[in-house]
Amino acid sequence: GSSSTEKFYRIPKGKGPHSVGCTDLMTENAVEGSFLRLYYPSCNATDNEEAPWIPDKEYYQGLSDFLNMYRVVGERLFQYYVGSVTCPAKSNAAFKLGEKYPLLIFSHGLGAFRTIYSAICIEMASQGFVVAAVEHRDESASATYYCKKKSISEPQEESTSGLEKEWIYYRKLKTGEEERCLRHKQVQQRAQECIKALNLILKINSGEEVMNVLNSNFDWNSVKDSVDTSRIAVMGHSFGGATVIESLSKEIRFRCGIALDAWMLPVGDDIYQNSVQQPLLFINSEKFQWADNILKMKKLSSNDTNKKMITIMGSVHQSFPDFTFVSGGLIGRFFKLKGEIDPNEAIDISNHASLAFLQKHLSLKKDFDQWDSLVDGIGPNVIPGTNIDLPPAEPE
Ligand SMILES: CCN(CC)CCN(C[C@]12C[C@](c3ccc(C(F)(F)F)cc3)(C1)C2)C(=O)Cn1c(SCc2ccc(F)cc2)nc(=O)c2c1C=CC2
Repeated sequence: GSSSTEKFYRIPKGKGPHSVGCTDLMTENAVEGSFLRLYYPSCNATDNEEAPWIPDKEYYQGLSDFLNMYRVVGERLFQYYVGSVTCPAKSNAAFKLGEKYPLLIFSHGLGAFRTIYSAICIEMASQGFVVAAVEHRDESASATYYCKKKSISEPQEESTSGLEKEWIYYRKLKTGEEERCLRHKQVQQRAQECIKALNLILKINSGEEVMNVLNSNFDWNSVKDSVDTSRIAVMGHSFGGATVIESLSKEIRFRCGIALDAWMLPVGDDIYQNSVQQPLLFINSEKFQWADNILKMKKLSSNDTNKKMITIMGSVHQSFPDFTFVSGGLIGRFFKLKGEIDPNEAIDISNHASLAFLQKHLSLKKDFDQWDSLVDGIGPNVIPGTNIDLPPAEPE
């Protein structure tokens, strides 16, 4: 819709030199397959439509479950308020050839899914990255699906786009179930799904034919030889931050990682035995931090100059996902989707610090070093480390 409010509450466009396209890829007719949304530098495709931000109503149902709302209420509320929101990337726009782009794998948080971190993914793509935002099938997403094999016997109703979608919803913790145990199992599956996505993109880059079970008219062959296979990083929010740490410890081809408001509970104890050798940047919000969580981050970073931590003052946990942009001031503050800082300012600090860190550790030849001071916690609304007072460190 074109009502003024929607325009006012918009997901910010990429600020880099490239136009951005996006397309969805699902391999295999099974839950074990990969499912990701690819954001990429595109040719300036004026006639392509902007991509739908939340593409299926089942995501609204999943969100309602996750937020302990009644489905009938939640589905209609979401449909009414955000049903027409698009993300500022062109659906299936032609891939921009001629350059090899570094690759970013992005991992979503608990109760989220692949499309709701588009402000971050689109900015990175506009700056010259190929970004694969994976959708996890560990039952931590509000909703996700895979396409069942089309049995030739069943008459395919014309109504569906020929796809039989099998939905998997958010799995709540059972009473008496130990959260740490469930989350630790899930973070290992999540890391495997990030590594699988990495291998899938590399396979496509090498020119191998890949079968996309989603019928989109994106030409995957155009991605051939366009990924810089030596410049690969992993990024994620909250549970996705824990997934970054797990993925780095399992896959050395991830040359560095960026954890946005990492949730450290799912991270196993073995990680602290120097299992993460690669550079890692923790970007924290001011509000989503508590001693135990921070102490685990510090334990991971102990005496390692390549592990950095900054806090964005005035920001909240929801300053990283897109809801911070599409919610009005009232709802935004009520649900703590916005902090005191303007959402666009917060995401700019996060994205600029990320770009500077990636330039340094992927040896990029860009001008992202202009934001190096942010990685040291120097600049407006940012501090080095954390702002919570910690109990005195244990004597060595
Ligand atoms: C009551 C549910 N209870 C479940 C355990 C806690 C719910 N909760 C706090 C919430 C998510 C909140 C939210 C979102 C979105 C709207 C909306 F209205 F805008 F859609 C409203 C209200 C409710 C803020 C979190 O889980 C926070 N969190 C998140 S939030 C990721 C997310 C999910 C869905 C989104 F649409 C946007 C962002 N990702 C994590 O990895 C971790 C945590 C905590 C530890 C690890």
